Amino acid sequence: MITLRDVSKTYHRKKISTEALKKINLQIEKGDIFGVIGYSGAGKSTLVRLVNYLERPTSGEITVDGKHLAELNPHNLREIKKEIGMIFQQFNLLESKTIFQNVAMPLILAKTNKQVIQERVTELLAFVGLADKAASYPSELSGGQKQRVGIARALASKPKILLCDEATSALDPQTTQSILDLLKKVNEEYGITILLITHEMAVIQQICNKVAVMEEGNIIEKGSVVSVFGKPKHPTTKGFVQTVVKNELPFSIKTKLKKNQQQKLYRLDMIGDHTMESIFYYLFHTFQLQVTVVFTNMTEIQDSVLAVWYIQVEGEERNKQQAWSFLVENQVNVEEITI
Ligand SMILES: Nc1ncnc2c1ncn2[C@@H]1O[C@H](COP(=O)(O)OP(=O)(O)OP(=O)(O)O)[C@@H](O)[C@H]1O
Repeated sequence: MITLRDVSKTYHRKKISTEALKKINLQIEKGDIFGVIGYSGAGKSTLVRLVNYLERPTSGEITVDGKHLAELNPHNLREIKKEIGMIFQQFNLLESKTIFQNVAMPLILAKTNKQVIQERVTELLAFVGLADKAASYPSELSGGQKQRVGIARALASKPKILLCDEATSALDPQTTQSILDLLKKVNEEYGITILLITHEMAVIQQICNKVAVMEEGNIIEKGSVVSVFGKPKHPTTKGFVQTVVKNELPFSIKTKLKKNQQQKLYRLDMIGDHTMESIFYYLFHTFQLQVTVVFTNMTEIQDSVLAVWYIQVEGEERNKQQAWSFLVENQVNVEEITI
């Protein structure tokens, strides 16, 4: 649905050049909720502005719905832009217009028939749960309600893609959750592909199926949310993942273990539906190993569970080696940990 090939963007200001994007390659498929995460200055907003063609790349190629943006004439560019809706951190509503008029604005600008506008806006306000706010003004709404209006307005011209630029960053956690639920509904019920940028991994965890991590204009890691959360490779990705997946050994437990270091410590990592009981059953009955669980954590990502166990094991060394091979064969990663 959206493809970026070797896309670079360099800004020149007062003899200073900033390489905001450096040969970015990205493929966003139809139906994805694709999250781009990175710290401030990583290049996320630049990426979104290029996809929306508010700015042009310095080099490289962007295609949206199979069309090369650089090759489109102004008319076709306007047409493709209608396929892209956008919502913003600060909502960008017109304060002097009612909620109905705000949502209707893209349709009024496109000179849509009044009856069609009436029906479409009424349907959208009901969809975002604001049917009773049509005559209100933005100043009478909460942040979460304003973002709902932003979403309804973005959907007015029936886009195929929705770009979300830090759409929940100004909202409290509970409101964030309700807006993310609404975005998921937009994706599922209207089949709209979503490209979302954020600096919060919890947002990616809750609704995205794919993620790209950006740093200093580069994409340093990308993949399915489950694989990136389960096996982050780059230190920056690990830092982001640790904000939601609490799989590191807590400090207090480390301190206790340091004082009593007779036994080796092992970390077991797994993604999926293994249950603790079955694994410990095998370790005990098949390999005659006595297991003490020191710490465990489970995190739900989409429909999967990431699980980590820190264990100490008593038994024959030979049996341990056989047990670890058995676990690895069953997609359980085993690592000896030094504290
Ligand atoms: N119009 C511009 N002129 C000059 N430099 C710019 C411009 N827009 C962005 N930059 C620079 O490009 C780099 C990437 O900025 P960008 O806004 O894309 O990052 P970001 O990841 O979205 O960060 P934030 O979350 O803080 O917005 C930064 O160094 C920024 O200063």
